Amino acid sequence: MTVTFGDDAEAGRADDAVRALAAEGVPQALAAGDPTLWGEAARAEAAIRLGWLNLPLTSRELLPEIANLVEKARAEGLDHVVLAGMGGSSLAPEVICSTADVPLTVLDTTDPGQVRRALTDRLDRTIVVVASKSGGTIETDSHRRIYEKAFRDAGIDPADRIVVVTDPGSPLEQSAIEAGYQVILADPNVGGRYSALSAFGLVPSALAGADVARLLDDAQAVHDSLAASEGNPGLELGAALGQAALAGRDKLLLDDRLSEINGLPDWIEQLIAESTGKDGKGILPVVGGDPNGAPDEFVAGIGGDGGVRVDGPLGAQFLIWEYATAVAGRLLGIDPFNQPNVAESKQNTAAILEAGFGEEKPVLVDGPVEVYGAVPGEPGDLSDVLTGLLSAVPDHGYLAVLAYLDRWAAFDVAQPEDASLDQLTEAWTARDPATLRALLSTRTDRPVTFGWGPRFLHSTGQYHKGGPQNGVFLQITGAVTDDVEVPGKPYTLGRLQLAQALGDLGALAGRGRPVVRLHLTDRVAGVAHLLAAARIE
Ligand SMILES: O=P(O)(O)OC[C@H]1O[C@H](O)[C@H](O)[C@@H](O)[C@@H]1O
Repeated sequence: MTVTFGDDAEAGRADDAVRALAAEGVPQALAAGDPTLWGEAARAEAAIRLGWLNLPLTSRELLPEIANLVEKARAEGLDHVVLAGMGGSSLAPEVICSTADVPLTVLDTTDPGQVRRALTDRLDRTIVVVASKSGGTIETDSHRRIYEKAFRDAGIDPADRIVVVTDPGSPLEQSAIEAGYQVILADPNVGGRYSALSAFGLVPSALAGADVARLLDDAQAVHDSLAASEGNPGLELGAALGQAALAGRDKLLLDDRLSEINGLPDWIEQLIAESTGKDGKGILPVVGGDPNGAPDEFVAGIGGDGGVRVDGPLGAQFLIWEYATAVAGRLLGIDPFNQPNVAESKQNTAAILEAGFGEEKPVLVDGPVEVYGAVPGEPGDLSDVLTGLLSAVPDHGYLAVLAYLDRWAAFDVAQPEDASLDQLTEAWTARDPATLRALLSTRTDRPVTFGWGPRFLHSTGQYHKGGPQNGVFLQITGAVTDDVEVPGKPYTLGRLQLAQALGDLGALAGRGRPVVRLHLTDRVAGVAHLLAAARIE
């Protein structure tokens, strides 16, 4: 595992920060699990949140139980692995499985179309991992209910197909035991976003076919360096991130294009945004953006060049980024283990589901796109709305696109059998809402981020509400044509998804941030129209 720097000046600044941290005894204290490193206010939380430091060793206890589970699933022909989990309970397995090139269906959405696609795929061969540390997350609870009913309707006993990963004593542990599900308990002294090497990362990944013992071996190889003042990659990375942010370079571009690890930036995004984005401070991770030399940009290359370059296998990357985040948190003077602003949107959503949706008139309708909210400027059409939002981004600010849509819908459209990869990519890109990020970022020197809702609510959502208040927000919602009931609840997935969007909108607007919602009355035509409008300056 190595951390290297783009030039001598960068290396010198990081080295100064490393020396200062070493002089304070930070690496030894952190490796020993000292909860006082982030100040008195953070002490109680830190005291029960540092178990991740030793997961490369302690998680080995889980391997026999996991091996039995995998063997049983294989023997029963269960080869479609579905993981229901939000944020830290699914982001690591997504990277692990993508990197190992083994299929895993991740459900971290309330989009009815996306859930229905999973539900109608090989139910007879499906095993579902329901992963929730707290056991109370509404999305994961909904997925569990939906799969229980689907299994029962198909004459399958859910107890044969549902495996639960949760913390000891959670309400989910209790209900799972009552339902007869296999339960694997996670280490309660590890927070969600630091849980990659715990049962949350390992159980679904092993079921999908990844080599999780290897992951622990790779992490263990760097474990010995965690107390060192020199030759400690986590300390070097944390010092670099922290000192860059303190010097105003607080937009962290994560570039993994040359890496053999697939999708690590999405995991790092949650770790850094949720850990540092609070008290008006924080580091904004930018996934998929091109560096443009803006003064507030700092590039981290995973297996490629950047202000800082991080090379090493996935298991070691997890541990080193976690350690670096804890170090950067100390430098920034924040508590890297809490998420004080995540609950607000959840409460707003619950209130909307309870009270119902009010009537709101669009300020503008442009073809299949309705526009809601206080649009900057005097827009005549959708293109003006986008231009207005871009010009509302302040110096040092950013634009966040937040799409409460089906992440995989762009891939649904049939393509000619002889289409080349280039043609396929072009066709997908033309239908993918995420293309909006790239289109808008060519029109501004400010970072443009993209998040799928409600997935991002458990990631960058904390930063948007708790970090520096310089974001401008573009929400996208879509009409639901084929909704999914949530058994035992008065809402459908479609209603929950819209309530989540409006709940977060309320939280953002309540902070005085510009936020506009685009509602696609026809999703396919709406995305095409939106991408076309983004191309017009
Ligand atoms: O695992 P759960 O308790 O269901 O939590 C899932 C996610 O929920 C919240 O949004 C937290 O902020 C995340 O850090 C966490 O990973």
